[in-house]
Amino acid sequence: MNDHQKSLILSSSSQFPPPQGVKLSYGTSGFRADASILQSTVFRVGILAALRSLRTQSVIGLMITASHNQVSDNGIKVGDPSGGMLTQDWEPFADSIANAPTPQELLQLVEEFVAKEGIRFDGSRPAKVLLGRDTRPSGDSLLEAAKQGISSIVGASAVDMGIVTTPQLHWMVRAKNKGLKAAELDYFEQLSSSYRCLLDLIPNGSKVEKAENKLVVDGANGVGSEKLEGLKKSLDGLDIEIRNTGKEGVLNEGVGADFVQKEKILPQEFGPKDVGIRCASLDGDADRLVYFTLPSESSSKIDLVDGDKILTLFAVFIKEQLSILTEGGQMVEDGYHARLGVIQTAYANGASTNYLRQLGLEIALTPTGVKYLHEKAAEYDVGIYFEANGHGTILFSDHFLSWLEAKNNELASRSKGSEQKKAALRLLAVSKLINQAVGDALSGLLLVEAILIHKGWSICKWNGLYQDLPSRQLKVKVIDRTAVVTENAETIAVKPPGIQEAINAEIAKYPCGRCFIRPSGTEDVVRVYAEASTQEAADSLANSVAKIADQFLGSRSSSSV
Ligand SMILES: CC(=O)N[C@H]1[C@@H](OP(=O)(O)O)O[C@H](CO)[C@@H](O)[C@@H]1O
Ligand SMILES: [Mg+2]
Repeated sequence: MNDHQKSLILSSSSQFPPPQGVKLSYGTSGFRADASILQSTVFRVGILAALRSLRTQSVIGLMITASHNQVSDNGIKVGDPSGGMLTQDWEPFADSIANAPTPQELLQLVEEFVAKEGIRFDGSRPAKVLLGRDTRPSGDSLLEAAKQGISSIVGASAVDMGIVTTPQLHWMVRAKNKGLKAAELDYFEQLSSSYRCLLDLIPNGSKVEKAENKLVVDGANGVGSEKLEGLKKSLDGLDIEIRNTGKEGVLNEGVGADFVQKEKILPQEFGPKDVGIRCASLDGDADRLVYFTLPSESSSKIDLVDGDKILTLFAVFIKEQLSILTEGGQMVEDGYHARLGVIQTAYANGASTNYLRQLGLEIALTPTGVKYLHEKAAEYDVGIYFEANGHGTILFSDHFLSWLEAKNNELASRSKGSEQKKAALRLLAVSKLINQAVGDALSGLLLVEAILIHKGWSICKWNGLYQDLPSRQLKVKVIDRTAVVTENAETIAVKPPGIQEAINAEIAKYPCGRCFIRPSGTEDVVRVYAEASTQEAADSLANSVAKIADQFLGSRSSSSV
């Protein structure tokens, strides 16, 4: 680093003093806090993004969003060249620069890190960062802070992609680095053409009538509703009504995927008139998707169709297509067997895991957080991952896609291959429709819709694939949540000593009981999750384990999620 570069960092960072007395952490999904204290953090993450671009010699993404949090919060996360999350190796650097108290200390940390990573400032390929933000009012000024951070690195450029969904920005970064067209219209075009392709491949046209037509979407008063409008324009015949578009209501307030999944009641603007209608909710930055339906006019309690059910629907469809392609699972001539895996976390409802196991699927469990699920899914030819809260996608390996293309060409020359050819074309269309960078509510929604039409299923038929086990989540405010250390994908607490034995003794009292605790990565709480054969039993198990957490960790109070 030359003197000019050093003085540029010193002078620009002096305009962004860090907040006093706050310790920020990159967390499960980037930095998140009240927007009023984030200027300095966003500025510094701008520097990090430019350095990451130099290190990888690729385009990097920066998204300003706090997802499903309240509107006064905001946050920032980095998208790596593949379109995925920032590599975990760089998170400690993100933490240390966010908390450096002075420009001098910040510069020192940057210099040390640049030396350690061997980052070169020779100007051969200057840094390039794509910026996106959600609809929060604080987004504009934080965007300016990010731009200042990026331009503190000599030669670096920031490209403002405007207000976009988080998955759109990740998609754009991925497309840019692959040398593909990466504008918003290209995103819409890829999603709509692959959706149409799936509909064209529906085996029996008459089935289309069997699924109810109308879909009503709760846009969480966020960016997803505007983008879904954009997508609708390129899709004739998709009957979608969008509510909670943000023109009146408040972002995430009584609306959106997080609210619907946690509260299991209707969001704002939905009511008795919606009985039996297929409904979906997006979250504030449109990377989560859940479906729901209202079974009766007399209550606002919904039947939730969560991320586990979306995963199950996708798994059933993909498995079916793979089976057609490989002639009922028999070994095909070229001897290639695609490895299909489904990835869940401990929050997946036990009934979903049982159902997937009965289908003969390989199931892997990872800790909470998309960065872990995504990494695991990438180990398979086709890896389907979902968190129960509706964040997930399907990853296709390059090797599998090349094999599919070859298979497709080979089948084109054989008349008997028509069913197989359709299966190959469907899988290729899914790989283009479903976001390969990160979970995406809009592409997920189109895939759900296409599969329901393909199978002629109503939302009730889909929801009836299996019955969720009653569950309960609680938050416990303890003195130090980091005192809880877990293993086995967070299903066992190994610290503090003795706590797991106490939890096990409680679980043993309940038929079909399952329960675990873990420290949250986004809030200062320990989370308790319990499942049992009745709702009363699940509630009681969760409450008993919350008390155990209090006893072992020192309580600040507990609340239902
Ligand atoms: C139980 C739960 O829903 N946890 C959420 C929540 O993480 P915690 O580490 O549990 O706070 O936020 C994460 C980021 O959005 C999301 O990936 C995760 O699924
Ligand atoms: Mg989100």
